[in-house]
Amino acid sequence: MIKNGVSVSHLIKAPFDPADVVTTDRLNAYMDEGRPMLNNYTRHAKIGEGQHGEVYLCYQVNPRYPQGHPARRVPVAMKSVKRDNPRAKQFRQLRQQRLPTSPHTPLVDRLSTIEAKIRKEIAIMKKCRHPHVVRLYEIIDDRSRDKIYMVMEYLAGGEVKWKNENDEPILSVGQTRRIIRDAVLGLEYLHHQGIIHRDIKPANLLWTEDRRQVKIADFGVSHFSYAQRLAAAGEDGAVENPEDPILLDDSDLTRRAGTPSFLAPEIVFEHTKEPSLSLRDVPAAASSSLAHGASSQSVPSMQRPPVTKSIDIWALGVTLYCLLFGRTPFVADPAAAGTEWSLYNSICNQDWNIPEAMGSDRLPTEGRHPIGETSEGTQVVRLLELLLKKDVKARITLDQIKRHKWILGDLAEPDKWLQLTMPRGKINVSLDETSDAMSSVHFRWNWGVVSRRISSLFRRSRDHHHHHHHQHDTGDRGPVRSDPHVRIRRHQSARVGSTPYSASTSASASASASASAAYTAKRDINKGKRRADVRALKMGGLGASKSLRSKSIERWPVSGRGDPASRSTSAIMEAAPDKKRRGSVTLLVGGDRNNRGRDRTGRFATVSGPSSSAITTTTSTTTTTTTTTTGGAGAGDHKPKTRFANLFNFNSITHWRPNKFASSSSSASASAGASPIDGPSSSSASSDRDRDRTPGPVRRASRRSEEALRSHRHRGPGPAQCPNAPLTVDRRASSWGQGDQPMEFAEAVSLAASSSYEYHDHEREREREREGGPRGSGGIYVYADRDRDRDRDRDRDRDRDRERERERERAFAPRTPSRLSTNVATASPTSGSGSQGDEDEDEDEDGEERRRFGPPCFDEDSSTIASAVGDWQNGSGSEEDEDGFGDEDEDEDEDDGDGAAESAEGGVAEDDSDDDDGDEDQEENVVTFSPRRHPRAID
Ligand SMILES: Nc1ncnc2c1ncn2[C@@H]1O[C@H](COP(=O)(O)OP(=O)(O)OP(=O)(O)O)[C@@H](O)[C@H]1O
Repeated sequence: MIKNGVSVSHLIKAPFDPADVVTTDRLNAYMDEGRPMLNNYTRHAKIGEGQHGEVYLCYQVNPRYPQGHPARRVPVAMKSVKRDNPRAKQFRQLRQQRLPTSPHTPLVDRLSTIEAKIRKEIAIMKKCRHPHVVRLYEIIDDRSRDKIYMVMEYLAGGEVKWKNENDEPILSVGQTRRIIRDAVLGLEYLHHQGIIHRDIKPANLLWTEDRRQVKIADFGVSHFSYAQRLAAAGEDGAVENPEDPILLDDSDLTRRAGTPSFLAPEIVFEHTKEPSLSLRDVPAAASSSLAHGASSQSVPSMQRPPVTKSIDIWALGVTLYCLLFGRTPFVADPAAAGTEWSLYNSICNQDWNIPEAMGSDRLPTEGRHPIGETSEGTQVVRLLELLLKKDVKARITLDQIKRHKWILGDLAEPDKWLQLTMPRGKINVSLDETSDAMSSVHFRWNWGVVSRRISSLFRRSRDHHHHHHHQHDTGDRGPVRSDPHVRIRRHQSARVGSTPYSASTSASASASASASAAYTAKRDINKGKRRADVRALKMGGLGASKSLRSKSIERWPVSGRGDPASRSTSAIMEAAPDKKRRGSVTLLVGGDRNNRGRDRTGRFATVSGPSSSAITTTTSTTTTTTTTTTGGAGAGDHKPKTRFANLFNFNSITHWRPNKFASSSSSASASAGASPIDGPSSSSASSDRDRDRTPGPVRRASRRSEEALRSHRHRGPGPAQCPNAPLTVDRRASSWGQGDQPMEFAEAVSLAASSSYEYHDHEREREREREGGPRGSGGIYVYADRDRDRDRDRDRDRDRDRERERERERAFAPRTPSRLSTNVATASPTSGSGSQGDEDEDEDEDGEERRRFGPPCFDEDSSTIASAVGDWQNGSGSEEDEDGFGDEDEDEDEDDGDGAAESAEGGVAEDDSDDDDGDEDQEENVVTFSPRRHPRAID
C-alpha cells in the first residue's frame, strides 16, 4: 500500500552510488581517553582553516582490526562547517521585525547561506571519484547539531606551495609540469561530470603524503551543470561550443566566485573600462560571436562573454604561471584607488609578461614572445599564451592541453598516456538521478501536522500519480531532465518570476508566487544592508593585493550593474545556490524507530531496520515534490508539512534518503566503510621525517597544516609509515623533486574506461613496482616493458570492455527497491565485501562496480531541500550547539586533547532559535563530553 501510494518504483534506477558517500544522521561526540571522538573518529590536530570551517586530521577507528593493524586507524580529513552564520541571524532579526513572510518562503531564506554552500559542496563532491580529485567519504549531518562534518580523504602533503618568502618559485619546471598534468586530469574528469570547479589555484591542489601526485580540493564554489554533463556525455567532440546556451546556464557561473587573481576575464568582465583585449586579440568574426544580436555588436565591450568551464582553464593558466615564476601574472596597480577593480582591469585588459627564468631550476624562458618552438621555455610560454587567452573561444581546451608538447615532454610514451587518460565512452546519465545526492535527514514528526496532512496527501498523490503515469506512458520524462533546451526554458521562466527560487511546480504555482513576493520583499530590505556594506567597502578599501592573490573571496555575487565596488559585496539573497527544485525524494521508513542501525563502533547508521521500505515520491517533470513540500513549511506559525510523511507509519519515519541508497545501501555501506582505507591509508604514511628530507626551499614552504602537524607524529603501521623506509621509487619519483628525471616518477593507474576511471590503488601500484614493474608518470601508470605492457593492456582492455558492458546494462536496468541494510557500517573495514549479509543479488556486483565510479548522477541541490524539510520537521531553529569539535577558537594546534576546554568552549550559548517557526527560544546546549559514554569505541 505504501509503495502503491507513490507508485514510482520504476524511477528507482540508479544502479549504484558512484561515490559511495555515506551519510550519517547521528553524531555522538564524547571524550575518550582525553581525546575527542566523533562517532568512530578520533580527532587530532587541526590541519587547516577555511572561510567557514576547520579541517582536522582524524583517525577513523575500526575496532574490527587488531591493534597495530594498518586498517585499524585510518587517517581522514574532517571538515566541520557551522550551519549558522551571521547573515542567517540577520535574517531572523528581519523576520522578527515583522518582515512579510509566507508559508512558502523560498527555501534559501530558511537556510543559512553557509549551510546552502556546504550542501552544494557536498552534493558536488559526492559525484567525484577520481585519483586526482579529493574524495569525500562520509557526511555527518545531525540536524540536532550545529555543524555538518565532511569526512574526506586525507592529503597529508598539504597545499601545493609555490613561492618562498622572496616570491621566488620553489618548484622545478619538471615538478610544475607533473602538478599541472595531475590537475588537468582531475579537471578533465570534473568537466566530464558537468562540474566546474571555479576555484582552481595552487592552494586547492593538495599533495598526497608521498608527493607523488596532487588532487583537486575545495569544491566550495563549484558549479554543477546538468547541461554540460549532457554535453560531455554526448558523442565525442560534440557540443563543444561554449556559447551554446544549452551548454551552460551561467546564471550561477557569472557570479564572481573564486579567488581574485585567478578569475577569468569573462567573470570580471564588467570591470573593463575600455574594449577588452578579448575583443582586440580575437578575429572580427569570433569577437562578434561574443555578442548576440545587432545591438549587442554595436557595444561589444558591454557584452559578457560566455562563462563556461573554460574559467577553470584560465585559472589553471594562472596556476601554471604562479608555479613557474613565483608570482601571479596579473596584479593590481598599487596606485589604483580600488585595488580589486584594478586587478580585474588588468586581467581583462593587460597582457602578462614573464621573467627571464622559470622554476626553481631557473630554465631560460626566452622572453614573452619567443621565436622558435624548441626550447622548453618557449614551449611553456606558448602554452601559457593559450591558457591565458582572454577570449574564451580562443582559449585552449583540456584535451588540447593534454596534447601540448610541453605537457607530454617528459613522458616516455605520450600516446599511451593519452590513451589511458582519455575519458572515453558515453556517460550514462540517468534522467531520474535528481534525488541521488540527497542528504539523509532524520525527521522529528509533529503528529498534529502529520495527521492533518493525510487526506491532502493522498489527494495530491493521486493527482501526481496520474500525472506521472501520463508522462511516463508517453515516454516523455519531462522537460527538465530529458532535454537541456527545455531545462533552460524552465529556468528562464523561473527568472521571470523575479526569484531564482521560483522554479516551482504546477502544483505549487501560487505558492511560488507568494514565495516570489516574499523573496523580493526581503531582498529589497536586504539591499539596505548591502548598501551599507558597499559604503563600508568604499571607505575601507579592498585590502592588499597579497590577500587578493590568495584568499578565496566570498563567493556569491551581486547582481545588477552597479559600480564595481558594489559587486564586491555579496547579497545574501542572491547568495543562494542553484535552485533547481525538482526530482524525487525517497523516504525511508523503518518498522521500528529503535531499530535504527548502529554499527559495532557505536555509530548510528543512517538507515533504519531491515524491515525498512523505500518509497520514492517524485514528479517526472518540472513538478517538484520537494518544492511543494518545502514551500509548504511556514515561516510563520506553520509547522512543517510533507505529504510524503503521511504515507507511512509515522512512528517509523526516521529520515530521507536518496533512492539510490534504497537500492544499494547495504553494499554501499560496506564499501564506503572501507573506502577511507583504500584512499588515505595508502597515502597515509607518516612522513614528517621524510618531508624533512625534501630539498631546502620546499621545506621552508610549509603550510599551516604542516605547522600544525609538526607536533603531531603519525605512528601508524604500514610500510610507507616507517620513517626509516628506504628511498622508494615512489619517493624518488615524487613531484617533490628527487630523482627528477623522465621516467623517474611512479604513479597511479587512472584508467578512463567507459563512464569511469578506475580508482587508483596505490598499494597495488607499489606492489607492481616492487615486483620490478615499470613506472608511470603524472598520475598515470605507463609500462616500460613493452611485451608485458602489451599483455597487460590486452587483459585490461578485455576487462574494461567487459566491465563497460556490464555497466551499460546495469545503468538502465530498472531496479526495484532493495531491502535496506540495518547497518551503514561506516566502520566496515572490508571494501565492498558484502559483509552485510542481507544484500540484494545484485550487490555483489555492485560492490565490484562500486570500486569504480559509475554513471554520474544528477542531483543539484536536492540535498538542501531535504535538509530543509528535516529542519522544519525538527521544529527548526532549536539547534543545539553541541559539537564534538568544540568551537572555532579552540586551540587544537598542539593536539593536546584538552577535552574539558573544548567542552566549555563548545558551549558558548547563542540564541539561535527561529522564532518564525514558532519555537521557543532556546539556548544552545553546553556540550558535555562524558568520557565513558562509549568506552568501547576505541578499543
Ligand atoms: N582533504 C584534506 N586533506 C588535507 N588537508 C586539507 C584537506 N582539505 C582541506 N585541507 C586543508 O584545510 C584548509 C582549509 O580547507 P577548506 O577546504 O576548508 O578551505 P576553504 O574554506 O575552502 O578555504 P578558502 O578560503 O581557501 O577557500 C586548507 O588549507 C587545506 O590545505
